[in-house]
Amino acid sequence: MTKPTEAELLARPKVIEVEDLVTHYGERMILKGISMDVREGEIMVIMGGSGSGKSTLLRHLMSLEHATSGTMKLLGKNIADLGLKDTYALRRKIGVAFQGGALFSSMTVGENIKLPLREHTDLDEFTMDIMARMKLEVVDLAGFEDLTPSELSGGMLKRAAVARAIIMDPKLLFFDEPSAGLDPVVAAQLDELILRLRDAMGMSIVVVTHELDSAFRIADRITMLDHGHILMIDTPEKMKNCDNTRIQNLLNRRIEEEELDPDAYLRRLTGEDRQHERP
Ligand SMILES: Nc1ncnc2c1ncn2[C@@H]1O[C@H](COP(=O)(O)OP(=O)(O)OP(=O)(O)O)[C@@H](O)[C@H]1O
Repeated sequence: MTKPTEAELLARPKVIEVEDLVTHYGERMILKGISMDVREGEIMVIMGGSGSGKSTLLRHLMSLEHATSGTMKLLGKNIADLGLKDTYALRRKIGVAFQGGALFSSMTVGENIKLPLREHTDLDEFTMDIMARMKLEVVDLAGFEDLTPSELSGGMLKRAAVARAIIMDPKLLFFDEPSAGLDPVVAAQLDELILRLRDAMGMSIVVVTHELDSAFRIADRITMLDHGHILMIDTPEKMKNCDNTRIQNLLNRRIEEEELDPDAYLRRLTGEDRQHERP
């Protein structure tokens, strides 16, 4: 399956819709008025410099945190209108594959994958086993259900975590730095898997990544964050060819060199960082 054109994509319903989202950690404003959407069957990649707010935005998109202001609709539901029960019901339609994979080392791969089924369904053991095997097949780990996580390689662990994230057949899937710590070949395999989940299972997928190659391989659109603002939301091709210097710096990874932590800058101005050098 080929990537949808931009026009095709924008004709689809929105599975996530964020309007003017503002968030704080304590007094400090982190997201400064974010508006974006994710369309059905889209792979949206969130990029930006270190500390730009990518993980914070991801946690809000997963409805794990409360915003200071703004609105967010997830799968057509306005998050602010939902009670606890409806919020939990909504979260069951969401799959999450986080950085470390976070499989329990004391359980087999199969047991790990069945955990969400145990928690959220009354299915019998036999049915759960079949479902776990089906999902292991999707991630190319058929036959590995009886191994423990310590017996898997880094790439296999990530794929097992994906199997667990999709066990409930989520409509929406979130990845935080999926290829962190993987060598390029294994990272490319994981990208293939992400594309396959979208194409074969029709999932909408949101990925936070630092990896430019990966972003360009999988993204239908990229949201580029900068210091809590949205700098640009566009297709990888348009982003690559745009003449915005800041975007080009971010894409060329020059960001880390020019990035300045505001607290560190203040300490430098006041000389606080050199106080220990004084006699
Ligand atoms: N729990 C927290 N409490 C206070 N400040 C936080 C917390 N989490 C993040 N921050 C701050 O919020 C800002 C955005 O952090 P966030 O982790 O969302 O950025 P990021 O773009 O994901 O960064 P990175 O690429 O380094 O992971 C940073 O300045 C960070 O120091």
